[in-house]
Order: sequence, then structure tokens, then C-alpha cells
Amino acid sequence: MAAAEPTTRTLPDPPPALAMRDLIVTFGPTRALDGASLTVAPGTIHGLIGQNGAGKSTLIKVLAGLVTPEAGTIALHGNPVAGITPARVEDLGIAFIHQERLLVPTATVGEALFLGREGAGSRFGCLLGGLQKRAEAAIGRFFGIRLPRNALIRDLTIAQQQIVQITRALLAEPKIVVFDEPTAALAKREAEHLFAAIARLKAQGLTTIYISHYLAEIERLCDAVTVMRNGRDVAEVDPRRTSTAALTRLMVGRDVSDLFPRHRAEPGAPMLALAGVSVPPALRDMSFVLRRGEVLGLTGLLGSGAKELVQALFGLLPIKSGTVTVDGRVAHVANPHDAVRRGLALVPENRRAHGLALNLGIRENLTLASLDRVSRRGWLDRVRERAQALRLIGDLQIKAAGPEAPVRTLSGGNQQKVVLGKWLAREAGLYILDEPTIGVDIAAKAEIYRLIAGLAEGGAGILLLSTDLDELLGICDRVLVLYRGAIVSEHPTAGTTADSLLNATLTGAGACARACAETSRAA
Ligand SMILES: Nc1ncnc2c1ncn2[C@@H]1O[C@H](COP(=O)(O)OP(=O)(O)OP(=O)(O)O)[C@@H](O)[C@H]1O
Repeated sequence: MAAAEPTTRTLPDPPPALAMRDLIVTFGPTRALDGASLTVAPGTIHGLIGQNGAGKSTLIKVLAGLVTPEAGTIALHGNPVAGITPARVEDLGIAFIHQERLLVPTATVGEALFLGREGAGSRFGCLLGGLQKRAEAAIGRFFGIRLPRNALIRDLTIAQQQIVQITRALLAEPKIVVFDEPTAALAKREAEHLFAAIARLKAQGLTTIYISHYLAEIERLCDAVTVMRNGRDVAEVDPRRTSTAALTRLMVGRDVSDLFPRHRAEPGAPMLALAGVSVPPALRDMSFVLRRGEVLGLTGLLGSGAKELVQALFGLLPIKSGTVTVDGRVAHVANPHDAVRRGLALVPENRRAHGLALNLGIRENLTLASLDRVSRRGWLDRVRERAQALRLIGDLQIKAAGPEAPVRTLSGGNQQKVVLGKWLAREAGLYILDEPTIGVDIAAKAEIYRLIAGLAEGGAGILLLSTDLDELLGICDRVLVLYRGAIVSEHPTAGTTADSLLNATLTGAGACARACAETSRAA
């Protein structure tokens, strides 16, 4: 008799950390989830991608107990769970890191981490020294870094604030952490810190769900990615073995070629010229010219002054010295109203706060800034207004139940498109666009770039503030780099690489000081 073969016993696979199955969620006429499923293996970083309105946030809201599905099941680590409510989420071991910063600006790091948590204070109130020590220990344990001592939340960079927010979530010892577009507000260098932190959490055994529109981040960080389209999961793939083009095709349902159109307008007369403009303490001695038909990029790290420049041009910060010329005339822009009167359109970064009337419909929001264009002798021409709104909804692929749907019912990315559409409809002479494509999906990005190129070809001047270096190189004619309140270099985009641009933003290396001097002379 032959000797018995040694038996090899394979351990069964552990159950998924999370298994959501066949979820249905309906909002009025919209099926936000139409049989969506998501399976996440324990200890992995799992990406979730899809076009604006695909249903990603709704899926996560079901997990957070904020939306109750009409059908479907949820299991955590192999155990079915029913009736998730926001109050039970922490006990279930799930933590959510949202885009919006929810920390109190005037709190210390210790207070932000521990107050409101059980066992945080003592009965003598907050023993600040004690909290401080515990805060340092917790941040050190999870992230291996130290934050400035005694700093208030408002003194921290956005990345540092995010670290505090994540640490606060981790103190509840979750097993699953969900990040919803965590890098939207981060400069490139800060995003690197966050990626390192997420990798560290994985090494500590945590399961992460990561939602992002940046496919490069998904490819770099995630072990698997679920692609959603129209309320369903259409694929789960290994992002490291799937090309960006293939991921895009899965999301959009077709190829998106030519993300960046090349507009070929010959720059015309100066549209905006700054000469020696100072906005203390943020900016000093800024000089540049933006011509008609030109897309001029502006970039810099947080604190570089780029944001303040945009605010000053729109009359939101006082200009102390120097001159601003718009279309050949010296302009004293004291407030946003003045700015609009002079033909300036600003698309702000914080669109939800500044750009939208959330309770009004899409049609009304789209035409708010351009009522004069859709009115005749003081009367609103409803037919023209509706036609214009429908055109923009089509151009920007705004996903909604219809043109009258209240803007608050749109997904985040679709709300962004409405603000952008509102200003594009105005057909201004000079556009200042602050991070116009953050939170916007790749197909809509291509459309927004096409619209920007179209505006430039039509003779508008466009100042594009962005931290997305590929976007700057893809759409601009030139890029100005700001560093600590001054323009340090100017880069014609032809022949410039993302690496050299990144280097300039990080180090302030003044590559083309001469070119800047030339433009200021031209002013
Ligand atoms: N409270 C609501 N009322 C009505 N419709 C809603 C509501 N919340 C979401 N929707 C709709 O459900 C669909 C899915 O939205 P969801 O926010 O889940 O998309 P998303 O994939 O997260 O998009 P984005 O990338 O823009 O954040 C969209 O068509 C949206 O308009």
C-alpha cells in the first residue's frame, strides 16, 4: 500500500471586512443606487471611483447610516448588520474622514482630539498639559510626526488639520476607515504626507476605502478598485494592472481621448496688467500681463500668496500699492460688485459656500450671473433662459433629474459644474478660475478644458489658479510660480515638465526671472 500523501490544509480566506450587496436607494425620480455592491478584503486599501453622480457618496452614506436603502444587505467581517444608524457607526468599527474640515479653528490640537470623547477631560476640566501630551503621543503613534506645540487648529496647514481629524477618528479604534476625496484641498507635498500616513495605517492592519477622482492616486495607493456607473458597480479591478485609459473607459462607458485641447489663439492686447502690486503681508511687488486669448496659470504651495492674489483682484482684499489695469484702464476694484462691473468673473474654489443658491433649481443658478443676457427690455426671456440652461447642462454633462432640480440634490461634482456653468454663461472678458476641476470627473474635466480653450479663442483672458501641474501644463500658455508672496518664475508650458514646475513651487527657484521682468516692462 502506498504511503498516504501528506495533506496540505489551506486556511479559508478571511471574510471580507465589508460586503455590501445589491443596494437600492431612490431619491424622488433618481435611482442613486441601482443594485450596487462593494466587497472589501480586510487589511487592504480599496478604491471607489466613478463619474460625478455615479452613486459613490450615496453608497458611503448607506454605510454611515445616513441613508436607509430600500433593498440590499450589509455584512461586516462576515456578520450581517441591519439598521445602521450614525450613532452605531463608531461601535461597528467604521470611521469616516470627510472632505470638509469639521474641527473648531480655535481649539488646541489636544482639545480637537479628545474633547467630546469619553474619558477625555478630567473632572477638573481640560488639563491642557495632559491633553497636549496625549495628543502628541497619539499623533506620533499613528503618523510618526510631531505637530507644532500649543498650536491652534487654525494655525495648522490643511494637511496637518487632516492628520488631527484622522487621528481623532483612529482613537475610536476603527477597523475600517473611509476617506472621501481626501486630497482635494491639499497641495502636492501635503498629499504625499497623507499617502504615507495611509500606507502606515495599512501596515497596522486597518482596512481603508478610498474615494478619489485622481486616478493616479488610485493606481498608486489601492490594492483593488471598484468602478461605479449609474448607481451600479460595473467592475472590480487591480488598478496597478489596469491602465488609466481602461479605468476611464469603465467609468465613463467610452474612451475619453484628448483630455487637453490645444487652443491656438494668438495672444492679443493686454487684458489684465499688474504693476508692482502689494497686498501686505501676503504679496509684494507683483507684476505680470495677461493678454486676450491667453490662459495664464498661477501656482504655488499654500501660503505662496496665490489665493490672496485672486482675492485681491476680485476686491476681497485691499491692494496697498501698485496698479491693476483691466482692458487698458486703471481699475480700483474695491469689492466683488466692482469686479463684476469691470467684466471679471471669478469661479471660487469653495464653490458650495460662495457660488450657489442651494435651494434654487439648476436653471436659475446657471443664469443668475447672466440675467442681462437672457432678458429683453428688463423682462426675463424664459425661453432663452431655459435654452441656455439646457445647453450648459448638456455641455458640462450635469447629471440631474431635470433643469428644475434643486442644486442641493446634486452630487458634489455636479454642484461644481453648475457654478462653473453659471460664470461661463456670463461670457465675461476676464476669468479668474480657482481650482476649476477639483472634485470633477474626468469626462467633465475634458469638457471644462474645452470650454476654457473656447473662451480664450473667443478673446477672453483667463487666469487659472491650480495645484494640478498636469492641468496647468495641459491648458495654459504660461505658468507663473508664486513662492512666499512673490512671483519667482515664469514657465512657457511648451517644453516645461511637471517635475521642473514642482521643483519651482517647492524651492522657489527663480528659473526665468528675466521673462518676468520682460512682462512687467510690457505692463
Ligand atoms: N438628497 C438627494 N436628493 C435627491 N437626489 C440625490 C440626493 N443625493 C444624491 N442624489 C442623486 O443621486 C445620484 C448619486 O449621487 P452621489 O452623490 O452618490 O454621486 P457621487 O458618485 O458621489 O458623485 P460626485 O463624484 O459628484 O460626488 C445623483 O444623481 C444625485 O443627484
